[in-house]
Amino acid sequence: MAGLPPRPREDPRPLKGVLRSFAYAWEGVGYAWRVQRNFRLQVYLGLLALGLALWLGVSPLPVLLLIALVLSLELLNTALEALTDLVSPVYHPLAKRAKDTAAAAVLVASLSALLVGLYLFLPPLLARLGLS
Ligand SMILES: Nc1ncnc2c1ncn2[C@@H]1O[C@H](COP(=O)(O)OP(=O)(O)OP(=O)(O)O)[C@@H](O)[C@H]1O
Repeated sequence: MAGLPPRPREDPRPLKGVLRSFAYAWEGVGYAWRVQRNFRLQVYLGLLALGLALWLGVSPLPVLLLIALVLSLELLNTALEALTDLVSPVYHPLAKRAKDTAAAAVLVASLSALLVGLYLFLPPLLARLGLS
């Protein structure tokens, strides 16, 4: 199709193809950062949670996994929003279902991350503040 950028998988030089794939994926991260306020907020909250884990001596591993889960779902939600806008620029009930359900995936992951965060951080935080 005319106008398509070079396809990484069709590059005869494997390393060049892989690097091009990474570059496209990074463009996707940049796009989400620019257009999605929620994505930026989730990155800031993730960094805050990591800092808190280090300060409280909690293992950063579950925190990193939860950050990856929430950010990955937000990226998929952003992709689905763009695709929905392409397919259905005007109101359609199925477009609404698609967008609302993709957003629900982020909500479920974010609430789970919040609950796990409370479970991990609350006891050492209260101890650190001398409240337990
Ligand atoms: N083409 C459409 N047809 C029907 N409903 C739509 C359409 N586009 C958006 N909506 C409705 O508006 C809501 C917000 O859509 P929008 O594209 O503005 O997402 P957003 O506010 O950027 O979402 P998020 O908070 O996940 O970034 C959707 O969840 C959906 O309910």
